[in-house]
Amino acid sequence: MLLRRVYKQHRWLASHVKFLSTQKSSIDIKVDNDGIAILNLQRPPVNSFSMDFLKELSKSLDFVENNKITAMILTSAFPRVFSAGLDINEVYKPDAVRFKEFWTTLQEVWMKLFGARFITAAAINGQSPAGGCLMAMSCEYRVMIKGTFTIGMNETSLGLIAPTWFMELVKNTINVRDAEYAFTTSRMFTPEEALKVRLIDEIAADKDDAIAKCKRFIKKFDEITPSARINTKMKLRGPAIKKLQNTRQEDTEEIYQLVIHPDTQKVAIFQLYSSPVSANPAIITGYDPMEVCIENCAQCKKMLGAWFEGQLCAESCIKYRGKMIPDCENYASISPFLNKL
Ligand SMILES: CC/C=C\C/C=C\C/C=C\CC/C=C/CC(=O)SCCNC(=O)CCNC(=O)[C@H](O)C(C)(C)COP(=O)(O)OP(=O)(O)OC[C@H]1O[C@@H](n2cnc3c(N)ncnc32)[C@H](O)[C@@H]1OP(=O)(O)O
Repeated sequence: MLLRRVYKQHRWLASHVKFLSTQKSSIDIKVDNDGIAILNLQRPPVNSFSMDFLKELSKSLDFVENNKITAMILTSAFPRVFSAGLDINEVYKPDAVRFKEFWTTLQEVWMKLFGARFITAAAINGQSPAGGCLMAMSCEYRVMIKGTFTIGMNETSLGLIAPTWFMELVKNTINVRDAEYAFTTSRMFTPEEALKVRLIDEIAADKDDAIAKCKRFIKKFDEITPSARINTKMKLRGPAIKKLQNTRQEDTEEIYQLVIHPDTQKVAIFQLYSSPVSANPAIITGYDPMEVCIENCAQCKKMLGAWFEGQLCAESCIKYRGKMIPDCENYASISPFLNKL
């Protein structure tokens, strides 16, 4: 066996991992008997990337790297969502300084994951739009579980243009025609469709099967000289990382300008209270009353929390085109959306 596993370190790792998981972490790390780290993403409700979550992901990747763990599998602790991508709260009415720090953190995490010296695989056990898709695509191998889940790049439906480095990654994974079609139309792929265009490598019956299939991929490297594997990966992936390193500021400025555009902001507030992957972005037509209506729904949700059905409220704004604007202090206007009376 050419690949040196890290059995000796397991006792220490086990105690260290236990320590990490007592910190109310959003990522649970377990190192199995084969020396493979399983990173279970568990940030409720949908593993969306907030600044803190990205920083935690960054630390988790450092943990894997620094402990010379040979391979890592990314998966979700939730039964229906792998990751919903960027946290819409980071995108809605962003503070310029914070947003730029957020995006810089995202770039760093991407470079760390994409350029990891250890083997990376994703067991995609649920919905995986936009940033969720990028995270999976940055791994070396992807197994998605069958079901009604989709994966894809829905950025244009949000008024966003995916960063160049993400486009390059997709273009280098599936063919250019499929990439162009998928990006421009915000196409979401079922597992079968994703397999057909090679967005994913395998389909699994369930999460355990997905992890087992990822492990089977990782096992292949038992027969490969570690330094040959690592250097080959670095030669293939290095240029894309270098390219981003040289253009980080422009990339950040470009995405910030896109995010603060009024059209993107309208979609962002709608996103907070609906299920956008299945929504038709064409209904977000930009009428001011509807925008005010949805913003009020957002405010009531913030004030009333679990008592208030934010999604129902936003849907009703869309249905009635903003003709019945809720006022959080007017009981009659919000009673249809109160659920614990
Ligand atoms: C490799 C690098 C490492 C990391 C990279 C990370 C990111 C890279 C990113 C970026 C580069 C490319 C740019 C990407 C742009 C984006 O990612 S924008 C975000 C796009 N995301 C979406 O469009 C998904 C939106 N969500 C959904 O479609 C559905 O919620 C989902 C299918 C995920 C789940 O559906 P369902 O199970 O029915 O749940 P709900 O819709 O009811 O949602 C449950 C609660 O979760 C809240 N929520 C959903 N998505 C987000 C989100 N993105 N941010 C914050 N919160 C979200 C939703 O509001 C519900 O909350 P509530 O219960 O009502 O309080």
